[in-house]
Amino acid sequence: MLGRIHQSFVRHRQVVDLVSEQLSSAIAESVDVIVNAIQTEKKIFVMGNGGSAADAQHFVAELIGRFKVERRPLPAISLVDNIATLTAISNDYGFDKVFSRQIEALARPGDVVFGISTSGSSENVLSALKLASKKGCITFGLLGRDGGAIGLFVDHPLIVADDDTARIQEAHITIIHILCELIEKKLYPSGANV
Ligand SMILES: O=C(CO)[C@@H](O)[C@H](O)[C@H](O)[C@H](O)COP(=O)(O)O
Ligand SMILES: [Zn+2]
Repeated sequence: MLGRIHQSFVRHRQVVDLVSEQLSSAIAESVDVIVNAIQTEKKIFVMGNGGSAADAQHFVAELIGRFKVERRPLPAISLVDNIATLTAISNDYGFDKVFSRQIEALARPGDVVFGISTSGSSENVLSALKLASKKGCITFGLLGRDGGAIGLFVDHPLIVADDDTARIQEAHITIIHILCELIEKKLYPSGANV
């Protein structure tokens, strides 16, 4: 049992180290794109399934609430929250449309649309990103494994190149926190720390 616990921590560190080596420049570039969108009055939409739905909520909570700096709320929308909307779309149009129909209703050109998927192949995330792109949005994929179909499609793929879903998710939340910290710092360089 202790060996297994130790092994999980070792693997966690390996994956986080890999992300730090492989994705730091892409994360920095992502911050610039997201900050530019916010400065030009655009919105950030976030979606994912299961643990990644929780990550989407977490990301949006940091942006609308605050991360480390006292500042105005930032314009982010989670597409995983409204249970009436989620069940109505899934029941009437199919689960594959659960995010794309919300994108159809809400997204505008220049908005940022973030899909989170450890496999990179969740159909509902992929089809929403495809529609977002068609509508002139900027698309991001926070992904795992080889990035899957979503990795091939999005403008900005952030791929945690590991095969273990749990370890990928742990890296994803680390990336989300780094993005939040840097977005805040860039928008509010002299903001009051809390
Ligand atoms: O949190 C976990 C596993 O750690 C699960 O809930 C997991 O997120 C679900 O199986 C998702 O449906 C997986 O979707 P995806 O990451 O491949 O897009
Ligand atoms: Zn999980």
